[in-house]
Amino acid sequence: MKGAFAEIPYGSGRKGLGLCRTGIGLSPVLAGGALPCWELRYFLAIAACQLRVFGEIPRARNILLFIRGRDGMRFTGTMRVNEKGHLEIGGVDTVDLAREFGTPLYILDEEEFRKNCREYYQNFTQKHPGSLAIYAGKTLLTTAICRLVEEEGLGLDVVSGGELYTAIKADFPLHKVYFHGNNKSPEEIRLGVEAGVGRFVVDNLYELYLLNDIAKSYKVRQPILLRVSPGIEAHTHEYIKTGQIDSKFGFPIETGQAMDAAQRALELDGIELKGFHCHIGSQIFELESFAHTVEVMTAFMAEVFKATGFMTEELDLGGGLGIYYAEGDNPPTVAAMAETIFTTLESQCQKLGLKVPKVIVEPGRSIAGPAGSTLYTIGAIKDIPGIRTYVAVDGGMGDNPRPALYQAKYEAIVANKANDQPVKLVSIAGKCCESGDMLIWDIELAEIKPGDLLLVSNTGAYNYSMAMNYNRLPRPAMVLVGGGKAELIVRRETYDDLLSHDLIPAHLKTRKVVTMY
Ligand SMILES: Cc1ncc(COP(=O)(O)O)c(C=O)c1O
Ligand SMILES: N[C@@H](CCCC[NH3+])C(=O)O
Repeated sequence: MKGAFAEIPYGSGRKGLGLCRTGIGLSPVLAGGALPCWELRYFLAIAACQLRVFGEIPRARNILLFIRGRDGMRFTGTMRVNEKGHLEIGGVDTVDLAREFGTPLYILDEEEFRKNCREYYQNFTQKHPGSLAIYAGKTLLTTAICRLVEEEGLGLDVVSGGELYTAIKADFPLHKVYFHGNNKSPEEIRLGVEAGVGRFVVDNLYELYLLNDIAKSYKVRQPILLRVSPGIEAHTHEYIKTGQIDSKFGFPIETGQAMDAAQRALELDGIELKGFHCHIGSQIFELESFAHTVEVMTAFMAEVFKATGFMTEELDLGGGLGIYYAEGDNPPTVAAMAETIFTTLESQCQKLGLKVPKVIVEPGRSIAGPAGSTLYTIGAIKDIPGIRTYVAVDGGMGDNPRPALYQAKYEAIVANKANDQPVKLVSIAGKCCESGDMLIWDIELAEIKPGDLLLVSNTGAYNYSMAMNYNRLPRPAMVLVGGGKAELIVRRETYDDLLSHDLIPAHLKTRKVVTMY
């Protein structure tokens, strides 16, 4: 063994301090949980630093993780542990769910989803009549979800013909649909105009003129918002920022292109300019980002008024409120977000001599995220001594590409042993042929064996909607749970579904004998 310290034996179950095998330095053998006394934390931090110097990175990492401690998975929504020690969601035992519907399985907690919709309805529409929360369908959309959103009084933000078609098929009130997208095709625009969507959110000049022509051909005047990019750098992952100037979305304010677009829009007779839209990014925790956005947007609205006499009727501020995924995430409430937005808006409008516009927000993650979880069956467990224990599940990046795309963090629990203490530090691997297919690095779990069930929490947002068939893995089913009942809202894909789009050209239909040369 190189270096000064032995590895900390996770899961040994022993507490206290012991001598390491090299005899150089002390090897603490506390198992699980945060360390209680600061002296020991300090001692271990120094140990970790020394190991880094000696190049023993995995061991240093283990020590640092150990100092920080883990407290298992934070429960969301209706999760609870039943008398059998199984995790229950919506009053349904997850072990029964696995038996009946198989795994991997997306589970949607109806009560939590509705509660999150209601937070927005109450803090926006009810408190500030005229304002509207529209659920961002890109987060998680199915026909059943359209029904929930409609029943809770929200509108819908769609971003493609496919999402719009889902809303049409679910009989969603189309005047409450906002049609987004930075490259809508002529067919998509026609579908939207024919359906009578409430608003088009126009992203660029090509779309502006195309929409104008199409609307005129239908003899309608299509209400629109113009998407502008306010030049705000949200503090979030690079790939989910959208409000900065160098962005594929919207007309930048700073370059004068947003003003130019507004002037052009006001001259066209196939469209009716109602106001402006912006969205600075997703998984945002700082309320100041929303306040700053309102300041930038109202300043722009005042400039537009000065230049054209157009008084903005509607201001759409996009979505973006973050959620808890793992330790360290500390999202503000919807009420605090609304308070920040309206206080800033009212004072800015007063200062700038503007009429207070109707506010629209487009929450996605903060509604669907905490309402969803994914249930897997544990298969292979591979222990690489002194390095890492890989626990493989029957899904992975195919059903949840977020860790691979954004280094997203998740928490998990052994669902059939939900009362058992975490004793072992492991990493959760998916089953795709891809080294980056890791769902969770370094998590403490209860003692596990193949066949146990692992539930990953907070997977409601951007999991099912971003799922794929890489390695020809069928996508999972989704069940809606509540009141002790589980109902299928997306059926599991079959192997035949995977083949359903394959075609064999005529010249390959008759099998030829392969000659070996
Ligand atoms: C235009 C727009 N609106 C709304 C959303 C939903 O954002 P979130 O899921 O962070 O609430 C997004 C996604 O980032 C978006 O791009
Ligand atoms: N897909 C991203 C969010 C981007 C949303 C669209 N602008 C995520 O999973 O975090």
